[in-house]
Amino acid sequence: MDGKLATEYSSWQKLQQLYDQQHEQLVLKQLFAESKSDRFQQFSREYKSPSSGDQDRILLDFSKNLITSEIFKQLIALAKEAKVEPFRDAMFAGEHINTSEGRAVLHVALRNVFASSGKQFQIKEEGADEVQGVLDHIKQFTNSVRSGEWKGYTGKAIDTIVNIGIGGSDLGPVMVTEALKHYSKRDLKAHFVSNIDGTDLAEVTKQCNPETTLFIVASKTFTTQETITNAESAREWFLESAKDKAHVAKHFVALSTNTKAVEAFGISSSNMFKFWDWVGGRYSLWSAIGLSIALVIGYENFEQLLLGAHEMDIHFVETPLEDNLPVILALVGIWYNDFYGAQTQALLPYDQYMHKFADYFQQGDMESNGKTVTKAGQFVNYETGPIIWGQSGTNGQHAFYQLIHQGTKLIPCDFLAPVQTLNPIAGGKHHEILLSNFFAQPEALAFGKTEEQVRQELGAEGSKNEALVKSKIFQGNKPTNSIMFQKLTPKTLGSLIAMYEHKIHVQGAIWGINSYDQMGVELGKVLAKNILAQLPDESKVTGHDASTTGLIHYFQKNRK
Ligand SMILES: O=P(O)(O)OC[C@H]1O[C@H](O)[C@@H](O)[C@@H](O)[C@@H]1O
Repeated sequence: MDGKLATEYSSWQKLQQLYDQQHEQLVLKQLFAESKSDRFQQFSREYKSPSSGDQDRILLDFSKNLITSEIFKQLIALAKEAKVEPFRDAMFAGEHINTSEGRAVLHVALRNVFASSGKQFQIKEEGADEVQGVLDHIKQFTNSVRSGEWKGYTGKAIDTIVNIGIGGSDLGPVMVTEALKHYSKRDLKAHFVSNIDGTDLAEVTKQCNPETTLFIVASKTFTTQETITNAESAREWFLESAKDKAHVAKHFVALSTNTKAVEAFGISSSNMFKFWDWVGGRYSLWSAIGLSIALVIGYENFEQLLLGAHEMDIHFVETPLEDNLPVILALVGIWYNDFYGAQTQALLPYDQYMHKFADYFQQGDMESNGKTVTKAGQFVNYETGPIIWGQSGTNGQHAFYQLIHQGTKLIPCDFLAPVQTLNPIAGGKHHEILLSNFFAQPEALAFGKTEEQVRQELGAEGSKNEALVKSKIFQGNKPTNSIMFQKLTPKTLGSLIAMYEHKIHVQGAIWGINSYDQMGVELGKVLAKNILAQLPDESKVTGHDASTTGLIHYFQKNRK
């Protein structure tokens, strides 16, 4: 992180040599055989919440990775050489590490509100001292809506909330309200409208009663075309029934950094929940953007989510690199991404509540680290951010695991699962089956099935079919992390999210890129604006290539 390309670090070069010399001998079966049971001891770490200990603990087993202690040491040396620690401290101190936009990166300040946790970071940045005030506003508003005290324009309590937002103003609230559904107020329905496709809003309003619906317009900039258009159409839909514009105040609130635009929309500043430009969209669920989360799960649970994240922040700052969960995940990820040439990384939570976890981190990781230029302005000569994807287990097993097991691509996977389920139905049978799959899949991926085993199974007769024998071989040696947490509590979820946030931070630091801007989303937006103005009239369609012109003309000819 001092203007160097990652390939210039001597530790990187050493890792390249280790890879070149050793990767053919890095076979999990042998690595485990050589180290006996020590390998689990050697390559697993347990994190415990300082405030609730065993209740909220996370085990990271990274022993099923293609690493040795020499490689692990060298990866740690890379983190040191890339100055991961001072860069981390710079973020927590409020330095403007988002250099292209000249901003601090302080989602950690949003959860730095627990004097009793034993540690508060000293963060000096404009607005950092306003965090508690906004949380108080969220608390008071949340309590008044959930208790029924907040009334709609006909005097009825709110029973439905609709969050209108996109990207970071949608994905976090969606993921967390799903993940913490167990803790939700069941008689308060929550919908999320993100897509500009009118279908999204239309299908939601069909399920809403204007007298009892609260719209939450969530947009950091309050200029995002999709969100503002959806909010305007929602207001129109609402006014068809409410008639009087004065009623908007009871049914529309805004979450934003842009007070002027919120007021211009017709939402009074008393119904606005503020945040600051140092909160990146994809790191904003901890801010006012989390209002829908607080409404669904209650303020106390929202606070626990923040506490869990804050405690992971403390772990990230205070734990030596070799025991530091986000750092380990980041380094192991770099080993595959940059030396093995893996293109993707799968997130596979064996917890149905977490079915949106991978979707959430698609933005979290890919918008952060999908970059080609370093902060010093050089093009990288190595791979940066991985493609993130995944689905909840066991659904993924029946959809795409075939390719992970026997396809031609290397796909490092993170398996996540709770020790205890929140729904121990049928005497806990479901959870035992779920977890047996959670244990079996990484085992199968790592150790596979040999030709000898297949032949033995098929017998002499069956083994004559060579193609069949080959098709049943599992090469194995596919790397995985296994992450077990005690139970999906708000606090543990906060810790897990923060763990992956910091993993992304560490990887960005090593690659020397700015993980906190998102220039790559701009070009398409500008072009769409230009095209929108040309859509009414065929003769206006100019300045495009033949394909784009042809497509627009096709639409214009056939739209009626
Ligand atoms: O909250 P906003 O300002 O509406 O932005 C919504 C989204 O817009 C763009 O796609 C990006 O900048 C995202 O990071 C952001 O989350």
